[in-house]
Amino acid sequence: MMNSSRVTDTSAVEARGLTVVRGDRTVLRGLDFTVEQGRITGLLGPSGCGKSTLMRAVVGSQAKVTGTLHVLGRPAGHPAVRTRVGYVTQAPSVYADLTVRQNLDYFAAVLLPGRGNRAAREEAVTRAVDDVDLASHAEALAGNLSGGQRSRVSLAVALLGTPELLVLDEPTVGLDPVLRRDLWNLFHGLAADRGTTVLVSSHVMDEAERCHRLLLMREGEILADDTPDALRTRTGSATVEEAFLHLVDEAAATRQETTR
Ligand SMILES: Nc1ncnc2c1ncn2[C@@H]1O[C@H](COP(=O)(O)OP(=O)(O)OP(=O)(O)O)[C@@H](O)[C@H]1O
Repeated sequence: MMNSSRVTDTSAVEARGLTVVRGDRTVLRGLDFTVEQGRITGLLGPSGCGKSTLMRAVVGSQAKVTGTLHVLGRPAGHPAVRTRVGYVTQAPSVYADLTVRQNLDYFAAVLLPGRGNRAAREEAVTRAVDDVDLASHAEALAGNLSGGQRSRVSLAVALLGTPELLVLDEPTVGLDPVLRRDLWNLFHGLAADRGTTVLVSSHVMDEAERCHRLLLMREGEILADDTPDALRTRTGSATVEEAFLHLVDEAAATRQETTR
């Protein structure tokens, strides 16, 4: 059951004792964390540690969620926040038989229906296409695009409503280094220019260095909630990857102590 608790002004997401059960497994175990507004928070951890589950809980599409989870000041999934949150899953959700622009026109019509919104729709579509750098492919069929281009169309769909919180599940998987850099520049631009909060998952540790803050996860638990700098300093590590491994070892040692 969701309960209410104090929500700080600077947090876009606030979780206390967040627990999620999927099937007969407890996938997230009593997580406490915050995601600061207007910053890029990286959710990092190995495959299967629960990143997608956490994101699904944040956007309100996950069942069997207990504890406290506030998003933009309301319980996760509340109707009043749905249009303020953009979510891009790992599988690009675009229509293969429509062009890039037709895909965006369609979703814009859902978000901004009616004749009166025609100009706003056109503006939103043009801005979203430019944001993801697909203007030169706007008239191409989505089915004929590369995997990386299709995921950028999905991202453009999420940007249509100028979300305050953008939740991105491994958006850079399979992208070449140039596109990865361009996407990270876009995330930083969104945070700096529009004040967008970005919660982005990855299992590639070098992407951690590009985030303002990090949530390091392992086996359904948060190992650390800090800045990359603070993590490196605290663990005496040269990289976030090294810091992560240090924290994994530390957690294992603590577990051994307590079971002794
Ligand atoms: N429908 C389900 N029923 C039961 N368990 C599930 C279900 N979906 C996922 N899980 C389990 O929940 C755990 C967390 O999965 P999740 O997809 O959140 O991890 P992840 O960190 O996002 O992984 P990846 O990086 O590979 O996408 C995994 O152990 C997975 O097997």
